[in-house]
Amino acid sequence: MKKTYVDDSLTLHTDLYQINMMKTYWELGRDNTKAVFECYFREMPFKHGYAVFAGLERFVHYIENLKFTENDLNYLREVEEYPEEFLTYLKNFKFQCTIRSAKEGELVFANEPIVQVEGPLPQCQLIETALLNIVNYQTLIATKAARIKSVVGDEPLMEFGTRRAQELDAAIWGTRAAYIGGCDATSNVRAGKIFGIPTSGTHAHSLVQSYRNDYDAFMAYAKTHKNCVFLVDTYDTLRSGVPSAIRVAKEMGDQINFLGVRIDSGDMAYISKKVRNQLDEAGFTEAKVYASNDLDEGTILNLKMQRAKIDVWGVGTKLITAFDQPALGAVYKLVSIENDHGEMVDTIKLSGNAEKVSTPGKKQVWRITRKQGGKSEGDYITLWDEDPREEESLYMFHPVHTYISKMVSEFVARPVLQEIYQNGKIVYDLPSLSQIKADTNKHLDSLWEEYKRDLNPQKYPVDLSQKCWDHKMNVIKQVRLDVAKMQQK
Ligand SMILES: Nc1ncnc2c1ncn2[C@@H]1O[C@H](COP(=O)(O)OP(=O)(O)OP(=O)(O)O)[C@@H](O)[C@H]1O
Ligand SMILES: O=P(O)(O)OC[C@H]1O[C@H](OP(=O)(O)OP(=O)(O)O)[C@H](O)[C@@H]1O
Ligand SMILES: O=C(O)c1cccnc1
Repeated sequence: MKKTYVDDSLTLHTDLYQINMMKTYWELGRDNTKAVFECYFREMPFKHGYAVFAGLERFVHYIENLKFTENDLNYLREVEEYPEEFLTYLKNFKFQCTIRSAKEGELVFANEPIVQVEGPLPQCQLIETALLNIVNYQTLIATKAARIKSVVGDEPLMEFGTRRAQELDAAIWGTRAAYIGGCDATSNVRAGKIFGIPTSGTHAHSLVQSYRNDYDAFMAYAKTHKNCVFLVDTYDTLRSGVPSAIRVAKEMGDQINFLGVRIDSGDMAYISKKVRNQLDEAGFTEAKVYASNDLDEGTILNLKMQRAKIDVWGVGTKLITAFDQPALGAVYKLVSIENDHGEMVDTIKLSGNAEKVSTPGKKQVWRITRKQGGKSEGDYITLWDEDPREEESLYMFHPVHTYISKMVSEFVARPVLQEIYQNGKIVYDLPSLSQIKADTNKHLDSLWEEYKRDLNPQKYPVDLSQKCWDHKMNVIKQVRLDVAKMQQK
């Protein structure tokens, strides 16, 4: 067993190979070589039509605290056995990169840069692991929440997942991401405390079990709380649970706000209809039926089809763990590097699969919407020095199947990547969470319904500008020539 050290920084929350590469670059005099990396994912999560970007706030916290502490250095010296000169270099580490990113709540799509890091090569490399760790998870959960919310509609959606999440950090940041993506409230009190997310909750089966009958448990709760939602399925929902809830509500009268009952098992379509009837017949027409039990967008849609009488949805496990797709798969690729003459040279990763060939060069993503109506036309990726706002009309074509094309005029082009850090200094005011949530909704309004449906949505266009496409083809040609030359040697 190795010696252990105090966990006082996130700087070593990186893969060992990043530090090994840093050492190579430092030792061979490339510590100031300029590089540009871009982060993107290749396929839409859950086959959804859009993804909701989240993770920037935590990434900013990480960058703000990025330095090698004495404990970090001691560990690297004593356990990983790095030489003293390299440790001195790390000790003097000062973050200098420029970071551009989509804002949280922005809609993002496959194969477009969502974060771009430009700066000294070893620094870009160090932060890759944490960046991907944060963005992969939070964007996935925000998207899953958006997917569930798209089925739930205007009814309240409560996030109940903390107990089933992959540990504490996933619960807390997952809750925040779920709120950005579409949840209206959370059961996690700490998330309420630190993020200001509205909290909401009922009670557990254990309360009923501890009193050993529904009536006594509900009465006890009612005597100690103004707002009451009773969990009615511990013993027998229709024969005991709901009748006891009604009895307590009648006996307590104005002393409580009888908000409703929660069901958590059984055939929820059938039971919810019976529960609704019982509540209505007792005169509690305003009381709501809450439902939980392994719900997700599929079961919710199905319950709605069955005309289940459910007003409030509680979703835990399947949301917070992104049950049906546990990874977004975002990657971080080098797109440009400074050569020995101080010029930037764009780089590419080739693949037999045309969709997987990376796009070289530092880029911007432009969200193209119609001037009239504000609806989206697609995303248009340009090389950094292009500005589509100067164009009268845009020729937009599919980057692989180029015959699929359209001319767009009367458009607005909005840059998706925003400057967050400039040469290591933050230049961005983190927006409030309510602002981020409002942004998500605003962005969703600009997306055509065809991209928003849950099942088999239309593929949102993510196109390359002609210049960007030509450049990619030239780089591919050049790489092939270089490989051929190497073979002749
Ligand atoms: N009418 C319905 N149509 C489709 N799915 C439903 C319906 N009612 C419930 N479900 C879903 O079916 C699954 C049933 O889960 P499960 O087999 O655990 O049954 P249960 O009644 O909850 O049993 P338990 O009492 O052990 O919790 C849940 O995911 C639930 O959301
Ligand atoms: O089903 P999920 O979507 O994951 O939602 C969270 C679940 O957590 C609770 O169950 P649990 O059995 O943990 O506690 P309980 O005894 O209060 O029901 C709650 O009753 C939900 O069923
Ligand atoms: O408040 C609830 O009803 C709740 C909270 C966490 C998990 N399941 C349910």
